[in-house]
Amino acid sequence: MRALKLLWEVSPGHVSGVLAVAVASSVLPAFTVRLTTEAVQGVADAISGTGSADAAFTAGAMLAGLMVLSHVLLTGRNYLETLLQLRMANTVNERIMAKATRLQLEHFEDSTTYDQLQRASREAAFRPYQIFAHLIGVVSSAVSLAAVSAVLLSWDVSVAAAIILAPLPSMAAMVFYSRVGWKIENDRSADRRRTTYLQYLVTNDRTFKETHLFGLGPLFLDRFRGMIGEFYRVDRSLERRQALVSGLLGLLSVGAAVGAVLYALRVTLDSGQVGQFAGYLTAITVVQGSVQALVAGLAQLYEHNLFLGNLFGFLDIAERAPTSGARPFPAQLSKGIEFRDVSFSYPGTSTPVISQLNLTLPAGRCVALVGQNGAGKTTLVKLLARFYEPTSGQILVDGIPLADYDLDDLRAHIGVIFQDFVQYEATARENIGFGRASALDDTPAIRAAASRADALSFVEDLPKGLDTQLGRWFDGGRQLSGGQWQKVALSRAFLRDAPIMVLDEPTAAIDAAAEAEIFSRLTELAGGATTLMIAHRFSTVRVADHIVVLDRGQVLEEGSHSELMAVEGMYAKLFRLQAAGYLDDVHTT
Ligand SMILES: Nc1ncnc2c1ncn2[C@@H]1O[C@H](COP(=O)(O)OP(=O)(O)OP(=O)(O)O)[C@@H](O)[C@H]1O
Repeated sequence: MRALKLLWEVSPGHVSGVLAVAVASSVLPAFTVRLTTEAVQGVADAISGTGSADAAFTAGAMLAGLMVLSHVLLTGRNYLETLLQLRMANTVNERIMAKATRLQLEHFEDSTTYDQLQRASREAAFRPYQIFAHLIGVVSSAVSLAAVSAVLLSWDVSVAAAIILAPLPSMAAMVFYSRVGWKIENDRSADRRRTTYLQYLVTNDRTFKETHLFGLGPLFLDRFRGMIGEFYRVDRSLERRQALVSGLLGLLSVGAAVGAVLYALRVTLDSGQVGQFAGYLTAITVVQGSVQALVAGLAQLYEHNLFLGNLFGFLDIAERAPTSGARPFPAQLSKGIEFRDVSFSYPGTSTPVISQLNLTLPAGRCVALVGQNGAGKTTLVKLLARFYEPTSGQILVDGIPLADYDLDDLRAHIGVIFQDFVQYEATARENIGFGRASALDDTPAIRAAASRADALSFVEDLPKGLDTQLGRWFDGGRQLSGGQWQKVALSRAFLRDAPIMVLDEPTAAIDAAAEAEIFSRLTELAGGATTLMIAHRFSTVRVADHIVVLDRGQVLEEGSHSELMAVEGMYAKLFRLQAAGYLDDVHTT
């Protein structure tokens, strides 16, 4: 029902058109039986001299008319069906994408979602339409059956019953195997994703260098072959069993039809009514065909329904959007951000990644967060953007809990560059403008943001300037260097002009001169924003007003660079370690 509702929503006009044509075509076979009977009997009467040839010609002409009509209806139906199918596939894909945009980060950090997505998108685009098509098939077969079996029933009830009931065992087998096939496909969704991932690894520029240098192509290809080979073996065994069982059971309906023909032969020899014999033969063929189509259609409907369950399963994933407050987010912070006793464990895990953390980011200042890999730095950013909620404790902005602010407004007021920032295969203008989509056409603002991140000069040197396509995936694209991409991402963050800036390893790929230039002017560049900067390079960290050392989700020490050096703790140790590396270099050159 849900699939049909979806189909109706997509295009009521096309659905009604297809239905009307289908109903019209399904009553035609009954006329064919009737006219065939009349035509053959007319011919027999004309030959034996008991009637005129006119009756035969009239019936023949009407049969010809029926054929033309049936052809016209079929063409019209194909046309309408194709359009409906296209619209349906578009709608389903669009709904899957729309749903994905409403899911939370935690969904995409969980493999179950990927399995559901894989199951939904693999079959979903064509299944709803197939449900409709098979439903029409089932209805029109049922109508044809009802109309034509009246002829058979009036003739002999037991023969009609045998023809109608004989295909049922093979239908039961089809339903059974549909379910087995569906279960096999669902159970392998993780493996299917693995094959897609292996394909991805060998088919794009981002993985090319490493996979080729490490000679991984043959290994991945072997794994891919192994997996699809295994899929094939399992599918073949299923198809074999299915063909054997339904083939054997199908013999029952062949037997019933043969019996009916022999019976009709016997009866006609006694009655001498040749026309009736022709009518019976047509009726037997139509009834047998309709029953088989009905049975196969019902089994298919069952299978489509199972697969559609996957689509609806995905569309029904609880979205768990964090509750949004009503308070507008301040354009400029007056007090700052405070993490108060914040603890957090990722969903499905019990180990706290953040433990009773207390941390203040004063308004308009730049706080640097340092700490070993896995200390919880990026996790703090995810909490600040409300991608996750703290397990306990609170995050306050200007003294007000984060959850009280309007969620979209909160996110609109955070300018961010993530460690794994996105390289959009789009123009330079879009790459920067996506930071504030409303400013996509605001060239002066985009240029200003690019200039703040030291990206303007190389962007201007591109063949079409800001309108040059970046990356190599689309026509005319220009590839940037790693550091240039990072500068573009930094421009995107600057374009936002947000009261909170989050810079997670913002200059990891940027050359030393540009980095020094950016950081010497960071306060000016951040435009008075409250800035949280995550960095491993201490040259970067030094410029911060306040430095916080995070260790296993807790603040280990904090203060200014000189204060932290004075306490001779972890910061001082790490700083000296890095500095010594640089000094060694100085001595050797
Ligand atoms: N989605 C997740 N589910 C479960 N655990 C996670 C998830 N994301 C991160 N973690 C774990 O949380 C801990 C903190 O990770 P986080 O990314 O915050 O570290 P980080 O300090 O930013 O590290 P790095 O310096 O390497 O970027 C790590 O132990 C990591 O394995």
